[in-house]
Amino acid sequence: MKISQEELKQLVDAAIDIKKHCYAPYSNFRVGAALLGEDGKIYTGVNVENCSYGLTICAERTAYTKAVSEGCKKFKAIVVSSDVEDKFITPCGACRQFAIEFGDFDVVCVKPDRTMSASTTLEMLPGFFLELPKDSAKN
Ligand SMILES: O=c1ccn([C@H]2C[C@H](O)[C@@H](CO)O2)c(=O)[nH]1
Ligand SMILES: [Zn+2]
Repeated sequence: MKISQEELKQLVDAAIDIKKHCYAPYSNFRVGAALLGEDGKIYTGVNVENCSYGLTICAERTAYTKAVSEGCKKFKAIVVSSDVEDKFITPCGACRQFAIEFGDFDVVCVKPDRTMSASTTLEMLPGFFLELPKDSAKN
């Protein structure tokens, strides 16, 4: 992992804490995310469900969208927290594709007892689709 232990601890704390804001009345499945930008800021996110179920946005994509809309498009790591105790909950396919758009960075899944499983966006989506616009480096 490229981030420090102190950064990791802050991300884990933030991902767990932000679950208090989850809006998951249909699944009752709470997910929190904490994304560390290259700018040093932590962008959090929660899953936001909808009565039209397919409109639900995952915690990870909430965090990416918050970061990008606040001017940060480069990331060091994302931590994903769920309430599931007996296995690691990893990002869904949509979130993996959303993440790889912004490059290769650490993805850490954490259980309520704070045990962790570390991977990267690249490891999580081999053979990914990516067609970046030519001037993407400027964006
Ligand atoms: O990577 C994932 C996968 C699922 N969920 C949410 C969406 C939905 O609200 C709930 C059950 O799928 O979990 C996330 O937030 N992130
Ligand atoms: Zn997802």
